[in-house]
Amino acid sequence: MTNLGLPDSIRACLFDLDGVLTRTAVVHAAAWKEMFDAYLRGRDGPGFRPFDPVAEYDAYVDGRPRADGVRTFLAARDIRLPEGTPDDPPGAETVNGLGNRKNELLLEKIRTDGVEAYDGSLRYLRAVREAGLYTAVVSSSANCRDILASVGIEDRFDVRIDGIVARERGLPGKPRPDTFLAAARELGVEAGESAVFEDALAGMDAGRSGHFGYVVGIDRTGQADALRAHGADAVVQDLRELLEDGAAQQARQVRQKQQVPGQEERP
Ligand SMILES: O=P(O)(O)OC[C@H]1O[C@@H](O)[C@H](O)[C@@H](O)[C@@H]1O
Repeated sequence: MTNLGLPDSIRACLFDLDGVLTRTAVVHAAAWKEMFDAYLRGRDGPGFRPFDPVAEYDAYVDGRPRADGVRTFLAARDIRLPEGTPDDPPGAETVNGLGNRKNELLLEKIRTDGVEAYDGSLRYLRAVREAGLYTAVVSSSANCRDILASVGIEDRFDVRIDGIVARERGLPGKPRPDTFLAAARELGVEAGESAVFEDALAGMDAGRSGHFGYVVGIDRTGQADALRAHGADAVVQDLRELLEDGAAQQARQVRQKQQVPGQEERP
């Protein structure tokens, strides 16, 4: 293991954005809830079943491209809407219309509350770059570039595959592995030499089915078991923990090297 807490074979780190680098997963979840609840209330009346921002968000929306999130959640409730077109007015009863309304709400929330990056993630990113590994951001969000710019880290990635790039290239989104694989290919490394950093179950599935060298689950919401069940090799609450594990591991290796033959290494 390296001092980054990763297998020695890893040459590239592929980071998800929302919930991994920035505190924006909760903002997305809140915008989705507001939009879906307004839609369901209009459709089913005051007795409507509200969108569950934890269970339904994690299972059907988190990590997926915007339109896939709309479609997957509605399908789980046995609702089918026409696709519409990308310029449908926000709130129109189409997949695109509901997605556009959610985006309007998301941008309003971001304008009001701003965006913050996780300190531990910034430290980890710095350490990765100092160690000479490649970095990529791989996000389903079409707002990825603006969010990175708003926290001043858009230049810290060798490659960016986001919702806009994926649409331009016709890449299917998470849980399919294609966006992560495209990032690895662009960096000139094998999937097996790349580590995926994800907080969403759909992202874990992408990491597993793409056969990446290491998949780190970041548990911001108490879903460590689910992250493991979806293929995480390691689960941390903050990326700072990987630096601490890496440092401890290296100290152990140094002690082992200095050990007098025959003496036992203490745990
Ligand atoms: O609507 P956007 O900004 O293009 O983002 C798409 C998706 O991006 C993912 O990163 C988020 O986990 C989802 O909640 C979000 O819906």
